[in-house]
Amino acid sequence: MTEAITKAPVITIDGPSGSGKGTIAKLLADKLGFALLDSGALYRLTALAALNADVDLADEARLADIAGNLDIQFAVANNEVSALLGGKDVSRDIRMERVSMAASKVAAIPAVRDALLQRQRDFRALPGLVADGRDMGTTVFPDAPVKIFLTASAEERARRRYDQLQGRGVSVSLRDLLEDIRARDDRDMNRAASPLAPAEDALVLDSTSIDINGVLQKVLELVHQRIG
Ligand SMILES: Nc1ncnc2c1ncn2[C@@H]1O[C@H](COP(=O)(O)OP(=O)(O)O)[C@@H](O)[C@H]1O
Ligand SMILES: Nc1ccn([C@H]2C[C@H](O)[C@@H](COP(=O)(O)OP(=O)(O)O)O2)c(=O)n1
Repeated sequence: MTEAITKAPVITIDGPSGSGKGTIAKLLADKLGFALLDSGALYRLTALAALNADVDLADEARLADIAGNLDIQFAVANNEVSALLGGKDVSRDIRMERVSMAASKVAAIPAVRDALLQRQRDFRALPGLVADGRDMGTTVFPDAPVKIFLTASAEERARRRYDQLQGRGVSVSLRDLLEDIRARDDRDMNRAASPLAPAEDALVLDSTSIDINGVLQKVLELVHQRIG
């Protein structure tokens, strides 16, 4: 890796499901002309590949092997990023609730996390990277100059996810979504390997009652302070 690439600035956005990480990361990357890493998509693609191959979600060695050998690509068209697995567009499939739940399970396996670590770091390139996930600021890019930890109440996050799924024509119950969110929060925060937690030097932003533009402005303030 060249010196210049090593120094490309990274903005990390971590937080629980539905806190707005993906939305803010995309707006920020567009505004700054930075590359974008949706690290959750890597865990989701690992989970989908495992489900497709009928792999037991307790078989850690096979899951790590799948994570280490994922045949994936990210393609950008009409300002939307699609995820391809084995050449097939699976952008919708990886957002299904059963894949979300499986992703949270495979993400708790240290060997899976290790297998995906370098792939995530390889996204770092000039002029900079916006990386969203759970451990971007703590484990993957600990030297990032800007770290945000975005949160919101579980009820608000479930409501946002409900509206998002309704908008896509997917019918779900708000109560089930809230239960799923709580189960995933619990697993993501309490696992031993890179648990969901703010980095010591992260700005913690509670977006429960701040709209998307309000959050973006706060994040941009910090970006301008730290990296100009
Ligand atoms: N501050 C906010 N206020 C209201 N809705 C929001 C806010 N941030 C995000 N959303 C909406 O909530 C949903 C989930 O956001 P998303 O960015 O996918 O969250 P995450 O990536 O953290 O899971 C999206 O429909 C998004 O438009
Ligand atoms: N850096 C990351 C990113 C995601 N994960 C795990 C935790 C989540 O339950 C799944 C899916 O993450 P994703 O960010 O796509 O999920 P949400 O959009 O926030 O619902 O992967 C992780 O452990 N570490």
